[in-house]
Amino acid sequence: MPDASGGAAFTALLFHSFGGPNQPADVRPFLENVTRGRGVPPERLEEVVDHYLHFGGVSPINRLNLDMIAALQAELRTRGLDLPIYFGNRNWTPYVAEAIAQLQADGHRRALVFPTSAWGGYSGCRQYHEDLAAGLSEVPGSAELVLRKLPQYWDRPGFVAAAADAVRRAQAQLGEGTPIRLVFTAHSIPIAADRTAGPPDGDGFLYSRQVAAAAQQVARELGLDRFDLVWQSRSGPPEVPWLEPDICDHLEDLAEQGVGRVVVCPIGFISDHLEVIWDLDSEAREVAEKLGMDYARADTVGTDPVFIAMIADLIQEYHAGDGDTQALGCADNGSFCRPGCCQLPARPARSGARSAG
Ligand SMILES: CC1=C(CCC(=O)O)c2cc3nc(cc4[nH]c(cc5[nH]c(cc1n2)c(C)c5CCC(=O)O)c(CCC(=O)O)c4C)C(CCC(=O)O)=C3C
Ligand SMILES: [Fe+2]
Repeated sequence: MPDASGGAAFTALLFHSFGGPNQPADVRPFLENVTRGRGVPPERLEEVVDHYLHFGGVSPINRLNLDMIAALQAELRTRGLDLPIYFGNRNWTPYVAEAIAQLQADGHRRALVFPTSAWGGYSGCRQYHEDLAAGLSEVPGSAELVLRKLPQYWDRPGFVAAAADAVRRAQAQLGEGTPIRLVFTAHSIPIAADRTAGPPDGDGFLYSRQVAAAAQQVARELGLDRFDLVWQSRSGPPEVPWLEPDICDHLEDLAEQGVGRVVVCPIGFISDHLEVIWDLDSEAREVAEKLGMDYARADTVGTDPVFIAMIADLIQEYHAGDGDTQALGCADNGSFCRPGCCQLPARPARSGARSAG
């Protein structure tokens, strides 16, 4: 029922993700989209090109998102929720503007938006809002649309339970033996970006605090009081501080401390995209092998029915037009959930870089 706080029911869902290349020719233009204006050093970019080419120039992210969409569509149907799902990405086709144009052409005026990032912060949240606003601006006549982004969901019990279950399966792979150290990882970001993450009147560091709290909740569910939190996939120039320690450095430290068995849980990602399979299944696994450690990587939550049910619950909370629109991350049409939220900090000039002037 329409009301001042929420409005009418939503009739479609936009599944909003990062995007990734589907073939070798996509790799460079995709990376240009991701890094435009972001100060990623060219030598880092060349390394990442090689990571993608190592996997045939195809990221699994698009296929895995389509699997999640199919599972979610089925779950919504069993709940009697008839919301067709549209797929749109920030950095590669199908772009979010294509999805918006399509849902509009199909007669939808109000759609919920599910982002594949669970987190706050510039990269995890605000950039998705900005991408929605940019997508809307490309679609003629879209001023009549309401696209409501669902809130951050890192603390939802279904996410935590699915991640805990994945850790249990990874522990089982290693079998009985000496104690296993549980190591959580998430995408590193510049510390300056973490500092500005969250509402401007808050304490900052929203992203790293959310990741730490999610890790804590998963560990608690597993009955573990000891776990580590580390970071992966750093891409900035070396002189710019990013969240540390890096997963590979941390494995070295653990080996020195006598830890012989680790389970790595990529809590920072909801599906196995390229940075998970390269950084964790190739690089970190190799480091662990070299150190003589037993190593298992927990699955991402992906199509785990418990996680899919969590997404469906979130949609159900919001689909009639109610739901907490003040929740962090929730906003319409690419506006921000708080004014000045999760600002992108000014990038320090790269020392040794040629001056632009
Ligand atoms: C917080 C965060 C998430 C989690 C939230 C979310 O899920 O959105 C995430 C996810 C992802 N990041 C991804 C890929 C990349 N991220 C890059 C670069 C960067 N990520 C950053 C942060 C994050 N990234 C940052 C601060 C940069 C530096 C440039 C900048 O300041 O923006 C680069 C450039 C090259 C490089 O340097 O690695 C690539 C290729 C893929 C898709 C992989 C695939 O194709 O399967 C996914 C899901
Ligand atoms: Fe990234």
